[in-house]
Amino acid sequence: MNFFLRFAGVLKEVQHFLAKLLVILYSVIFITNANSANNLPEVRPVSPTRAPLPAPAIPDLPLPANVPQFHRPRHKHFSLHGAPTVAVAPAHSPFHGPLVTSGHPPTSSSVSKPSMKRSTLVPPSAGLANIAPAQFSNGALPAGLAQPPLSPDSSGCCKPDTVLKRGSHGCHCVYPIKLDLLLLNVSQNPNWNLFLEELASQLGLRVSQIELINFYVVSLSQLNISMDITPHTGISFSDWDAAAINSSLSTHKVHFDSALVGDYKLLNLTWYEPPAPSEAPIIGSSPLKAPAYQTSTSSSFGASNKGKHSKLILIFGIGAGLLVIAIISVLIICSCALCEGKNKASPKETAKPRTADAVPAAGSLPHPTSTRFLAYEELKEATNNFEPASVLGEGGFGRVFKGVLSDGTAVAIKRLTSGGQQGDKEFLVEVEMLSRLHHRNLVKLVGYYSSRDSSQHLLCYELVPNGSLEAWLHGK
Ligand SMILES: Nc1ncnc2c1ncn2[C@@H]1O[C@H](COP(=O)(O)OP(=O)(O)OP(=O)(O)O)[C@@H](O)[C@H]1O
Repeated sequence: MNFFLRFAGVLKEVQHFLAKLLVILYSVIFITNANSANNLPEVRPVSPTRAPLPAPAIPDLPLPANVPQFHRPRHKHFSLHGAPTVAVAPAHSPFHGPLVTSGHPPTSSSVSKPSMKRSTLVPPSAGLANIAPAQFSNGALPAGLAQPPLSPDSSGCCKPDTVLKRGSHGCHCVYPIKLDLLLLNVSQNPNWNLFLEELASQLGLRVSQIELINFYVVSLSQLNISMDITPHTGISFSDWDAAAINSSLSTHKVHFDSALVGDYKLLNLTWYEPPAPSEAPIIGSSPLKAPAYQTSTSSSFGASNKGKHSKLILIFGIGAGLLVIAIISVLIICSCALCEGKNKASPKETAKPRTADAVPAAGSLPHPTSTRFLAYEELKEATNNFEPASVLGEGGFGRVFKGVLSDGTAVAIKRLTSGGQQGDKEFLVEVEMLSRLHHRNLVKLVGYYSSRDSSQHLLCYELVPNGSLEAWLHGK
């Protein structure tokens, strides 16, 4: 019974273990899927996802004023507000115009060289009149509004998605973070160098890392500016750095001197990074024909799918391995429990001879452990070889002899007549019973002798002196 209870306990533990294993497995699958879906670091505390404004579709508007976005074109597109986004990687030279965040692919005009020629762009829809660009050309800037210092055009030596690193020698191209900000309440004659310094210092960057590549006049005091932020070291920003910049801007941790800019809105943030090592571009190589954007994207998605598959295979492999380990553990635990049960059952079996059912078929009978087993020779000696002179009386089962054991104990030895195999059994039961009974009015059993071979069964009691009660009452 105990064994089965223990076995049930083991099964319960195994069940718990398997349940935990499944939970862990599901967690791993969930986390991996989540990571592959986002591929972003944890730093996104107050993401624009919580922006109350919905993301409208803005046809042909280069820089929609109310749609902050955070793209990661080389990987899964990531939109913090969940709005449908389009990869906005410039399909041509990285010094092309501002990024387009609508559902339309970049048009030829939108990827034109940064300049005030942007006045040729299509005006925004009527629904966006509040941010409708004033369509200023270079020569039609509002009076007194200073033009931001745009970076000069590069030679176009860089591959798509990369920009020339400022201050570098030769054609040193890096993967930038492209940033579009809507500046509000811009002062009439802002010190753009100071603006860049403030922006850089609050984003933890150097001024040399930020390049203004385009601006777009929205109204007298509002400017859309596009800038490239290049990594100080390496060829691209890490997940952490990109998320930190995005977080700082989207949560308005960056504050400008009100004498320069009153406020700002993060319109778009696109983070570029190199493709997988197998398809890594050779930075600084001679200009090659830029591949079509779609091709680039689809290949990166192919790699992403491949990575996903390998992750899934890895997860299932780990799961299967854990399952096998769990099954083996269960088997080991069960076999151990069985062994333990058998070992514990053995002593019980050895104790069985105390009961009537446990009498062996041949040889000497097992001795009850509750009383002494006396040697036949000793009993024989004690009764002087069972001489008739030592007979005390005779009962229903045989004669009773008076004797003295080797240790001097006076005893009455009852010699039973043989009762066959059944008699052996009954005798042993009797011995077991008698040896356990203790009362002042009961004669104490000193020991016994039993042999199936010789069919000898003897009980040895302590001697009650002075003869029998019957003799005293009725005389001999
Ligand atoms: N421990 C003893 N000390 C002294 N005499 C004993 C003792 N046991 C038995 N006797 C004597 O042996 C006689 C026979 O005893 P035994 O127990 O064999 O038979 P019983 O009790 O008389 O009858 P039954 O066999 O039906 O039980 C008794 O009458 C008694 O005189």
